[in-house]
Amino acid sequence: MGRRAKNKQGDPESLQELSERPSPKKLGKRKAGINLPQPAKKSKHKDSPQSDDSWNSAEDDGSGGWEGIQDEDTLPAQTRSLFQDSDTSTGDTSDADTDENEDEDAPITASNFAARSRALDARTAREAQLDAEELQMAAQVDADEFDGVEDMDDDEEEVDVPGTEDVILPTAEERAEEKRSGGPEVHVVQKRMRECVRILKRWKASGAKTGRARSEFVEQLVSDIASYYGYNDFLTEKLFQLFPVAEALEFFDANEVPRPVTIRTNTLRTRRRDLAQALINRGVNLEPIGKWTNVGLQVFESSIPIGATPEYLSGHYMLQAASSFLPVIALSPQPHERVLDMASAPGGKTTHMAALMQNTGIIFANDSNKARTKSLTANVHRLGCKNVVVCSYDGREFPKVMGGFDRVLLDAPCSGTGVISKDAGVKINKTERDFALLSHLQKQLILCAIDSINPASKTGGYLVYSTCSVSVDENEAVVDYALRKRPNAHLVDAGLEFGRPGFPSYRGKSFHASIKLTRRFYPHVHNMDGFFVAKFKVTRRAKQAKQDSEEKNDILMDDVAPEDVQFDEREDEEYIQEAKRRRLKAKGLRVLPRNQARAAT
Ligand SMILES: C[S@@+](CC[C@H](N)C(=O)[O-])C[C@H]1O[C@@H](n2cnc3c(N)ncnc32)[C@H](O)[C@@H]1O
Repeated sequence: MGRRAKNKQGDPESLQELSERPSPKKLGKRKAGINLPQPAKKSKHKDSPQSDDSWNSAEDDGSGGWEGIQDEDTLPAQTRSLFQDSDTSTGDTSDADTDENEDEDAPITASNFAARSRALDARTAREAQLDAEELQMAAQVDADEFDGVEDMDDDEEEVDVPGTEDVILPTAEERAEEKRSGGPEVHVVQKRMRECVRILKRWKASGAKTGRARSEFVEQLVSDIASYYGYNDFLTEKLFQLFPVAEALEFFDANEVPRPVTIRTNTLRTRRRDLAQALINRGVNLEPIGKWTNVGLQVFESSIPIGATPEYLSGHYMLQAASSFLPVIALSPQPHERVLDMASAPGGKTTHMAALMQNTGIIFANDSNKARTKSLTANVHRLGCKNVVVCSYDGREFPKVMGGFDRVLLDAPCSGTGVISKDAGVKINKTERDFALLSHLQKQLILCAIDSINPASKTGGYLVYSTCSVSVDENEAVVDYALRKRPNAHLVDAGLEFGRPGFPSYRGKSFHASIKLTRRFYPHVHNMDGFFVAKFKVTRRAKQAKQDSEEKNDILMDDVAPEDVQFDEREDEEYIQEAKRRRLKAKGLRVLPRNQARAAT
């Protein structure tokens, strides 16, 4: 929990909650019983992907959506209404009134589910509104100061900053003393953070009136964020710098709230509507995630553990964060292709790819961590993926191990700054050195990933690079490095409907102009884990292309078709033997010198 400030009851409080957000704990109580995410909160950000009309979804695969999956007339009535009801978005009031009168104590059934869900949402929203008003009064905050400000740093409006004369910025010594004594009272920190934000967002207009330097307010705010949310100072500053001042607070706040529980339908075993119906029958409250995916479902409530249903055990779905769908959607592997998942355990994305490839072609699911390949293998079996080969090499050994892939996914090892709500340890255990080491490893891996692609692939030639981190050194800096080192690779549109463009420049460093084609996803904007996705198209190297065309002219050789790019079995054998040697040595066993071993075979 770090040094996070506490309120009188010892509960962590959110600054945003004070001004606008219902406490997740309260929501949890209202929606009885289980491990609950918030129902997708309507984001005030326009690029939020969670759309209320996803029930109406025409789907995104061009195959006709629900209608393409199953004739709606063959569906049970309640499932039909679940997947077609357009009133959920328009808030039809007559319906809402009826929903309110639903017997709350009656068990949830498929027939009353939709109405109960709407009633709960309506009541939650109303209570949240009341809570917010009460809290606002108690804290004597003018919440309007915080709401709806897009880029507060650039606000040029000539507005007086109320109460600037009251702002007390402690000296560096006083701050150190505060820290030593376990941090100031939570209400002191909250008030100070609010005041710093209010002043900073109008700095150009009236900062001078404070008689203090802007950097003093920034320093104080960063220090208070660190103590309030329990981050180390280094990471607080690193994350703070990614956003305008007030948005940074939204980001830190969002990391305190769990993301929605989501599942991905395994289309190798079932269809989404059939899965939804089966889970509804078991008392699960769910709905499609959004129009951008035709396999995702968001689970609001369940009377049974969602990771232990018969459907789960028989591989009808994968418990998977919505953000994890994105790299695979971007990669878009095709049936019959040869694909490498370079860092694949525990296999969420591998199994998604297997489904998109309809169990054809071949996926090499690699992970350097042998122990983690066990859960990968288990998932591959549970989900019925028959086109997957699991292997365990350091990704940097590719393409020597094997190459010539139509597509490669590099879901790189990263700092996890996008998934702090799942792993709060990141707040305190990530140092500057970690980011430097990770960035270095990612740069090595991405070059190997590019070199593993067959540039002559007739159907592909693509690499997707992704991380669950929001830091620039693990994302734009890595992509920029790859573009500079491999002129035969260039960025293409990732084909994702939402997400913010990558940073074209950051803290004085400019990146390749095409970096805007990469996509960033944030918890406070998209209500999903922080994520980064970049898609490359790999072509032949200029030198290689020249050589190829010369050879072609000389011997009139045809272009090598992707199917013709075969393994060199002898070369594979060498690698297998070498890996065996290393494993034996790691176990402390004696191995024959290489030349003797070769002679023996
Ligand atoms: C973000 S996780 C992958 C998650 C996976 N793609 C999924 O969807 O389930 C990163 C993985 O990279 C693996 N890894 C770390 N260093 C590696 C390396 N040098 N080569 C290959 N894999 C590596 C880790 O063991 C970890 O499983």
